[in-house]
Amino acid sequence: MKTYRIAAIPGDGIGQEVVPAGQEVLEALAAADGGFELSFTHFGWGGDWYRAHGEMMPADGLDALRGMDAILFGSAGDARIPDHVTLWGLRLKICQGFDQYANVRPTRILPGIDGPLKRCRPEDLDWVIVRENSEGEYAGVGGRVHQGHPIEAATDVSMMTRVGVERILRYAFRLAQSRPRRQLTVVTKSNAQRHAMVMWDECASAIAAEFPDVRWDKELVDAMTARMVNRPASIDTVVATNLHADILSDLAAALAGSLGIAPTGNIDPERRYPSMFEPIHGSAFDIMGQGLANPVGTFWSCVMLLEHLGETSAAQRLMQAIESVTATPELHTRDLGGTARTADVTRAVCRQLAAQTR
Ligand SMILES: NC(=O)C1=CN([C@@H]2O[C@H](COP(=O)(O)OP(=O)(O)OC[C@H]3O[C@@H](n4cnc5c(N)ncnc54)[C@H](O)[C@@H]3O)[C@@H](O)[C@H]2O)C=CC1
Ligand SMILES: CC(=O)C(=O)O
Ligand SMILES: [K+]
Ligand SMILES: [Mn+2]
Repeated sequence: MKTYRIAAIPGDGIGQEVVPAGQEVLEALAAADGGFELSFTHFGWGGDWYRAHGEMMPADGLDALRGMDAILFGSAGDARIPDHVTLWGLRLKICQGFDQYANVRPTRILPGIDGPLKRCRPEDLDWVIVRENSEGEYAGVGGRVHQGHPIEAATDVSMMTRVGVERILRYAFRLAQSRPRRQLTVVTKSNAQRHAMVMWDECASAIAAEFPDVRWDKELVDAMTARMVNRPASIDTVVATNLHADILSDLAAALAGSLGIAPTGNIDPERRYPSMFEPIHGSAFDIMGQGLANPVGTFWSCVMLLEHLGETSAAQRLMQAIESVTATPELHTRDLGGTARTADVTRAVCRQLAAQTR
């Protein structure tokens, strides 16, 4: 029987609550399925590791992950350590180290969820946002001089390479092509940013020619926020820069009901390295340690993990179990207006998985 090696990296904050929940659900699924086994390795990296060792993960930590089939991640972010230290020391170290250049963020209004848009029916909002995940505004290029002096200067240089832009556009066109509506919106800001964003637009036109069966359009990022709210049904697949898609995807999650529901995959499409799956949210300092975190974003990320491994039917079964649980208002956590706790939702999904096979 096939055994998949999964690295579990809960990280910080509610990551330490939702990743164990995700592992529990995946183990229940593997037990119910019987067709594959999962072998988890736990990595206690993050803020506590930083306090003990002076770094978020070991310098050679990527070597320990290299042989894994996939990574299940929680969050990097500790209230007592600067956010840029935690993010760069853990999540971005893995994303960049493994060149996981495609960040894929599906959004739907799941059954039973009451979205905040009064004119948006569930069938109107079914999007996948593809975020460039290796360069752009988060390339890490820049510097800071004369700190604390009046002449202090600082830059974060957005770096776009043709290779980086073309590969993410091609990935997004291919993904759009695989979806029923075969429709892609390319988001930029090529009116105000007149160099790299213009290159994006030019690359998009060129790559579109490779996908004659995909309908595509362009939208400036500011207008895109309004379109997401006012005309959600006009959107299907979206591709945008690292920063733009980071912001648009939190908006998308909120429009679909909660940040706690939304999943993501940090994908290496060429499969040179393990890909990493995580909820899109962060450490949620305001609710951490209280058992209030919604684990659905992590469970949905587990669905993406299974799809990536090629376990399509197991992925479908898990998604069905998640949807039957979201359809039950008593099983909504506080972010959805309910009173259920992380453990209640986890138990319900596990029960549902066990019931499916009977
Ligand atoms: N991928 C990662 O590792 C990410 C890390 N972060 C880090 O997390 C820390 C906190 O960041 P914030 O900007 O506050 O974003 P956040 O996503 O942690 O929280 C924003 C709001 O959403 C709520 N929320 C998030 N996930 C939830 C869930 N599963 N269930 C219920 N409510 C949920 C929180 O309670 C909070 O009110 C920072 O250190 C940040 O850098 C933030 C986003 C992603
Ligand atoms: C860091 C962050 O906000 C994200 O990965 O979405
Ligand atoms: K996360
Ligand atoms: Mn984000």
